[in-house]
Amino acid sequence: MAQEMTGNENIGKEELARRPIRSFVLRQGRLTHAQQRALDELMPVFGVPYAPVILDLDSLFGREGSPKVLEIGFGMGDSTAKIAQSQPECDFIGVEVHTPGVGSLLKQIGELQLNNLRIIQHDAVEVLQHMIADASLDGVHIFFPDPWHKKRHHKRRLIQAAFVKLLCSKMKAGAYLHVATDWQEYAEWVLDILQQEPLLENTAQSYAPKPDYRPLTKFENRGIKLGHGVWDIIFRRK
Ligand SMILES: C[S@@+](CC[C@H](N)C(=O)[O-])C[C@H]1O[C@@H](n2cnc3c(N)ncnc32)[C@H](O)[C@@H]1O
Repeated sequence: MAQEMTGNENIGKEELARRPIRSFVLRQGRLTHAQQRALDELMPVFGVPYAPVILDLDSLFGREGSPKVLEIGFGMGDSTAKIAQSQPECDFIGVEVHTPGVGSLLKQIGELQLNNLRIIQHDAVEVLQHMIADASLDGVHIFFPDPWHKKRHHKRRLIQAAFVKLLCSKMKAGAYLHVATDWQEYAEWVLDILQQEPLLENTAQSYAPKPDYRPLTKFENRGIKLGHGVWDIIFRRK
C-alpha cells in the first residue's frame, strides 16, 4: 500500500487549479463481473447515496445505542468486512471513492450477510462535513491511507490538521481514532499532527501495539516477512 498513485495525468491542469486539493485521484478501475453484480444488486440495499443531509445513524441501522464506527478509504474492503463480522454489536459506515473497491465490499457484505455495514461512495471529507452529525461517532478507522510520498504531494495527504479538527467535531468524547500506515515518514507525520490536536490524547506512549480487531492484510503479511514495518496510531477524543 505504500505505493503512490500516479494518476495526476488524468486531471486537466485547469481542473486541478479549480478544484480543492483532494487526497485521491479517481482512476478508471476494471470491474469484475461479481463486483458489477454486487453493485447492481446490493448498492440499493447497503449503499447510502451522497446527499448534503445529516444522517440519523440509529435509523440507518435500525437500532439505537450501538457504537458507530466510520472507516475512511476502505480499499477493497477486506479488513472492513472482517471487522464488521467480528463485531456484530457495532455498526460501520465505510466511505470509499473507488468503484471496484465498493463492488468488492458489497460482494463480501452479501456473502457474509452483514447487516451492520453501510457504504457511502464519495469523498470522505464532504461526507464528514455534510452527512455526519457532530459528536456521533464512537470510532474512526483510517487504514493505510495513500502516503503521497513526494514532498510536493504532501498537501494531498488525508491526515492534515484541519481534517483532524473536522474528525474531532464528529467524534463523541472518549471515541477513538485509529490510523495504520506502512510508511514510516507518514507515521511520523500522523503522530505529529495528532499530538498537536488539543482535543485528542494518545492511548500509547507513541505508536500503539496492533489491536486484535485490525486484521493483518495479505499485503502486510508479505511486508512483515520482508522486514517492513507497520505503525498503528490510536488516539482518544477528550
Ligand atoms: C492505499 S488505499 C488503502 C485501502 C485500505 N484501507 C487497505 O488497507 O487496503 C487508500 C484508499 O483510500 C481511498 N481514499 C483516499 N482519499 C479518500 C477520500 N477523501 N474519501 C474516500 N476515500 C478516499 C482511496 O480511494 C484508496 O482506496
